[in-house]
Amino acid sequence: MLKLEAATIRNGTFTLSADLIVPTGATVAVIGPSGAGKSTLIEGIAGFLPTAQGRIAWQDTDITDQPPGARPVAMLFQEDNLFPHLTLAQNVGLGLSPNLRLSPDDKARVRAALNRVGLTGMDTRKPGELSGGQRSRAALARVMLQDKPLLLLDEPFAALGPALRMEMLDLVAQIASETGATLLMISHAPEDARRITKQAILVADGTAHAPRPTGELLDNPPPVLRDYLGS
Ligand SMILES: Nc1ncnc2c1ncn2[C@@H]1O[C@H](COP(=O)(O)OP(=O)(O)OP(=O)(O)O)[C@@H](O)[C@H]1O
Repeated sequence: MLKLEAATIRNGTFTLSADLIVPTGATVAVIGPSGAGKSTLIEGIAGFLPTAQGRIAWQDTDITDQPPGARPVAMLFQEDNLFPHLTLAQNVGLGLSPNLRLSPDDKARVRAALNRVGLTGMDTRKPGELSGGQRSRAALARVMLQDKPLLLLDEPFAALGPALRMEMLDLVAQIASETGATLLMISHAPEDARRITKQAILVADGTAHAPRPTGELLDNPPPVLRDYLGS
C-alpha cells in the first residue's frame, strides 16, 4: 500500500497536507478545484517536490527521502515528453535504459510494448510522424517498460478528443490491471474518473483527503467540489 503519514508536501509557498492510505492495486482519481494541489500531491509522491513533514511509504518502505528515479513510481505527464530526434523504439527504450544500450532481449521487450499499445511496425518513426493519440500510446509504452508498481497520471490525455481519451483511459486501466499496478490519476472530467477509478481522493482546502468511492463522492459532492463541477 501507499501510505502518506501526516505528510506535508511543499510547492513553493503552498503546502498540502495528506494523511491517507491507497491499497495496492487500487485505481484512484485525484479530484478537486483548480489550484487546490492535485499536481502537488502527485509530484510529492513522485519525489519532484519535497515532503517537509511526515513520511511517504510504499509497502512499508519509507521513500520520503528517495530521489524520483529510485522511487517505485512511473509518471505520465500532460505532455508526452517524447524526444523528437529519437525513433519511437528509442523513445520507448528509454524506459529500460537511459543510455539506450539495449540487449536483443530488451529490444524484443520494446517491440512487445509497442505491440501492446497498438503501435506495431512503427518502431522507426519519429514522434513528428505520429498523431497525438499515437504519441500518447508511445509514452504509455515507455511507462509500461519502466515496470514500476505505482503509476501516476497527471492528465496525460487532456489534449485528445473525447473518443480517443476514453480509448486511452481504457488502455491504461487494462494495463494497470494486467500488471497489478496501483493507479493514481488526476482528472478534471468526472466521466473519466467514473470510467476507470473505483476510489477518489478529494484535494481541497490544503488537504488531500482519504480515498472514498468515486461514485459516492461525485453523486454527493461537498460544496467545494460542487462549485467546481458546476453541478
Ligand atoms: N512554485 C510555486 N510557488 C508558490 N505557489 C505555487 C507554486 N507552484 C504552484 N503553486 C500554487 O500551489 C497551489 C497548488 O497547485 P497545483 O498545481 O498542485 O494545483 P492543481 O490542483 O493541480 O491545479 P490545476 O487543477 O489548476 O492544475 C496553487 O494554488 C498554485 O498557485
